[in-house]
Amino acid sequence: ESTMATSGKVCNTRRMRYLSQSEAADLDKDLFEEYKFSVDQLMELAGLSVASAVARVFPPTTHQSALVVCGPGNNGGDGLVAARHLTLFGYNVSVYYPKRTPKPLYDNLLHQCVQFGVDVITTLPKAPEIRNDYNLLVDALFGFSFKPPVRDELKPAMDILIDANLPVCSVDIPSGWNVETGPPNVRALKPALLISLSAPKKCAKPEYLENAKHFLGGRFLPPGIIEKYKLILPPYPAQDQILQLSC
Ligand SMILES: NC(=O)C1=CN([C@@H]2O[C@H](COP(=O)(O)OP(=O)(O)OC[C@H]3O[C@@H](n4cnc5c(N)ncnc54)[C@H](O)[C@@H]3O)[C@@H](O)[C@H]2O)[C@H](O)CC1
Ligand SMILES: [K+]
Repeated sequence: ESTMATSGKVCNTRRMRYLSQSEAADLDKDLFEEYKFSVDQLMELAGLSVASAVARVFPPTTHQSALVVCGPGNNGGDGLVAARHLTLFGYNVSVYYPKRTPKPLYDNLLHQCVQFGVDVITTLPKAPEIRNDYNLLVDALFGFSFKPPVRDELKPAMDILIDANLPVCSVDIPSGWNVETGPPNVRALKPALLISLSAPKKCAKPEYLENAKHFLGGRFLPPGIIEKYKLILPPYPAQDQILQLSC
């Protein structure tokens, strides 16, 4: 149970409800089907909140160069959006996006990254040398649709997040973790920061996060969804896109 202060306010996460994997998928489906949001709309807000939390915890003055590791689904799309916003916040940004989903949404996000000066890399540096090139990693590999184990084609991306010995900022789910039961017993990624999107999933309980900072982002839930899923979320401060849940 954690109680902490942010912007002079105390946020108590004791009563917070954590979603199961199927609830997270149902909630997502409702946003698109019942509420008529487009993926682009929500992804933009999700990615902006990711970049905001990264900059709050690891500002570009101390962590100039960021590598965003993007997976094939919407979690990877959030990463592509975050990469673009990170350039606007003053970072040098690279993206590693090994398995590209051929859809206009992702093509356009990647195109925008390039236009904003993001370096799209196709070969990963080795684990020891990666620390010469980057100060932090953004983990946008897998989100709430991940089913273990990691398939071979994405193992190098998973491995670098674990082996780099750089602070890792995980988008929605720490990649490789079970969405409900948390870190695997062996070779678990240990994020420095987790940004839960819209509502935290069960793997984001304080008992699994150890010393990671935990933020909530994706400030777009309609009241009907909060009611339907019986969400108990602390209020966002003022106009902020992010809310710190624990230190
Ligand atoms: N409701 C919200 O708050 C929103 C969240 N967003 C983000 O969307 C992801 C969930 O996206 P989805 O496309 O459903 O799935 P993932 O990105 O988690 O991954 C699917 C992708 O990964 C492949 N995959 C699954 N398991 C494995 C494995 N073991 N090995 C290799 N590859 C695997 C699968 O084949 C797919 O290609 C959520 O977490 C948020 O980050 C939206 O952006 C906005 C609304
Ligand atoms: K992730």
